[in-house]
Amino acid sequence: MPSMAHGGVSNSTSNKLDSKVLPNDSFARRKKILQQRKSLPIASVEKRLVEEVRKNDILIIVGETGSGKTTQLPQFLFHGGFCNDGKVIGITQPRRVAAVTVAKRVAEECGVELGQRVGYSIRFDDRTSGTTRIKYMTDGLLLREALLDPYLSRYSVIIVDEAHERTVHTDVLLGLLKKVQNARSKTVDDHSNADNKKASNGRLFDKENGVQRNSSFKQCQGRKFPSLKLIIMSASLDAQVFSEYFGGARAVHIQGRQFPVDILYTLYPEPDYMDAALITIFQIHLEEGPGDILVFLTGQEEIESVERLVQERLQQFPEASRKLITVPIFSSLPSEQQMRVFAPAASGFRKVILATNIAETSVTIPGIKYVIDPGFVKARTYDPVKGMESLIVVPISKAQALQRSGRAGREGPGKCFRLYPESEFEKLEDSTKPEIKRCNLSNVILQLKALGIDDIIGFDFLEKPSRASIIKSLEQLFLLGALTDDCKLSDPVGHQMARLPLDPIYSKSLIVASQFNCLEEMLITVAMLSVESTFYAPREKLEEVSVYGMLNVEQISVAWFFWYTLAELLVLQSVMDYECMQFVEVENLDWTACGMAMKCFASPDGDHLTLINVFRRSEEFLENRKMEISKEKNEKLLRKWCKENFINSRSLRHARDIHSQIRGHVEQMGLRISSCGDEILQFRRCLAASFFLNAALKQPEGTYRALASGQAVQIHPSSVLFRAKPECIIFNEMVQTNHKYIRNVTRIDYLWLTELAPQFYTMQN
Ligand SMILES: Nc1ncnc2c1ncn2[C@@H]1O[C@H](COP(=O)(O)OP(=O)(O)OP(=O)(O)O)[C@@H](O)[C@H]1O
Repeated sequence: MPSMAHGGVSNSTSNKLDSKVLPNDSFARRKKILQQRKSLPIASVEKRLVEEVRKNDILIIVGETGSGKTTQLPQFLFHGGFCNDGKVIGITQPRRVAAVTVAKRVAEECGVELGQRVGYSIRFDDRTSGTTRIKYMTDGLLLREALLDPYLSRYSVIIVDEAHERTVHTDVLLGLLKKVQNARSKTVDDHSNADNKKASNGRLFDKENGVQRNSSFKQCQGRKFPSLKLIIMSASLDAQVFSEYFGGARAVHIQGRQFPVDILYTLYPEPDYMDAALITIFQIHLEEGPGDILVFLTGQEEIESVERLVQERLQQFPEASRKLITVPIFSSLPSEQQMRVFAPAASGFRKVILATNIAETSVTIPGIKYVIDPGFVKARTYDPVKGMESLIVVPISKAQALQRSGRAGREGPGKCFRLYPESEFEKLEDSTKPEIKRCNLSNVILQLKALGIDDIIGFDFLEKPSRASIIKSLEQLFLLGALTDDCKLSDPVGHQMARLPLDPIYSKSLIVASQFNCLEEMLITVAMLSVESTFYAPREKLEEVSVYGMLNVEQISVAWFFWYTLAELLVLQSVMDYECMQFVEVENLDWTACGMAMKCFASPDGDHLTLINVFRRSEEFLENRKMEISKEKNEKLLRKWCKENFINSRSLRHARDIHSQIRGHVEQMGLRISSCGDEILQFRRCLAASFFLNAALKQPEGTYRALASGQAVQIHPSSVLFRAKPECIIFNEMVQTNHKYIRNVTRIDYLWLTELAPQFYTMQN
């Protein structure tokens, strides 16, 4: 059995995925696909559906998971003539992975090359061409398209799929599409009036029927666009809410599902859902028939932890029972690695996919017969009074449970193991609370402003976010310089910020950095801050300690001593149990190695420079080898380097991807990219100028006060400044456990705040 790589799956996993099995055009496969399509519940109502779309400008479609909505409806509409005159059918998905994989499947079903008639477009990856007529994309991408083409003039139909997820992008998109649809029907009306009056020349509408590059709706009037068909779709939708929002729009239900899914519940609540998931994986592996397993967990850390535990437990089985491989999928995993879950396991192996809710909707993962659903998800929450956003683990909704179970039973009968009693299921909320009601709205508002929609409070949201939340976000944007005194997008800063696909505070930091001559450093910082867990935390060791019953959660987080040597740990005896310390002393030389390894990247100025050090050292490492070996070998060497240095190789790789993508954006925008070299002070001043909204001041008792919100916070033990406790700091993240911790911290001078952010600090503090 291979040894486990730090922070990742064992390298041998890829050998057990059969990369040779790719879609091919063989006659038998095409025939099989055709048969599959014919047997889908939606197939029998093709004509009726096309007719409904023809008759109704807005249609709500509710149909069981796997009934064929996402893959088939666009094809029906294509054949129904909705792409005549070169028009496009757009289908939005809340997630990138769904947009990509469904597009691939539909291209295969149509027997065309991906990117021709069928394509997809997601941030930083566009597989469409002039001939694309069925286009899958993320909802966020369509919003960005509307910036360039406010009438979405290329589209004859837009299908908003998985609308039940109520992501912030879906909700804003619905409001926008309503506006676009009205505006387009108005141009048609205008056109017919004009036709009556000016039948002799009709010139008013003859020209410029193409892409309109103006962000104001009013300025588009006088152009001619055919009406836009809008379809809202999901398996678990409260059709009533959507219908009312669209003025009594018609809703149709597609009956029936292709294969049954047995739902099993536990008898009692499970105290530790990760452990319960682990037990269930092995129960299925040992007792159930062939078929792959899909397990829903809440995040990267949990996934990597379960991955390691599965590998460890497998060692206890006889050779013949070890044919189980784990494959992770979460949003910060690079796309190619995400796609590995779709490759079949090698013959005789069972695949266990460990996924976040990224695999919850729309996707079909071939081979999945069993779903394990612990019933939790990591969700955003936002406190508009304090202006703080955080991620917390919460129970899923019934709609999510339904979607999860729907990932089985797509190619044959399936089973879903819910790791909670049926009585608990009954207590779940029917649907997920809309994200727009629990997130910071700065990004959304910036985009709406860029679309020329200035009255945010008056915007026709499906469900209005709270007034306090809108006002707080407007205030933040104003303080960041994105808005003028009269709340319009500022020029050039606001417009530049809206162009960058980042949170406004990060977009602004790049603009500020170009003025401070340290954009090189800020690009790395933003990329590294965009990924979870750069350092590999030996969590299973922490778990072992807690299993021995000697640590509570508080102590575990203290024990998360990236920066402690063994000697220092012993000093911690006052906060940690003595026996536990002995355990640590004997068992955890590794931890000390980990702490020491990480110390070589540590900057006394804080975490931002520490992250830059990690990134640059990895670059240097690769640079030294570039001349010698292939890219593939370089990647392998980099993984080894990461392992030795306790770096999470997946996270680093993702950060490198993001870095090159954002670099491309700022180059396009013409921002000056230069490095401040050894002028660290310059960079710290730039951090203060960028993140002044997240500054904190030390209090006499050693804790901190966040200046913007007034909250009492503490530096997280994983920070390099955990012990140094400088007087004044900026931070990038707040995590709530027993305490409010701040992470990614750098020391600054308090006086810089009044000098560099007078718009906030002279007013408030
Ligand atoms: N990549 C794929 N490989 C194999 N079969 C697939 C694939 N994609 C779709 N299918 C088949 O097509 C069926 C319909 O999928 P589709 O995504 O259109 O359903 P849906 O009604 O949109 O489901 P959901 O509401 O879960 O998104 C699946 O149940 C499966 O049998």
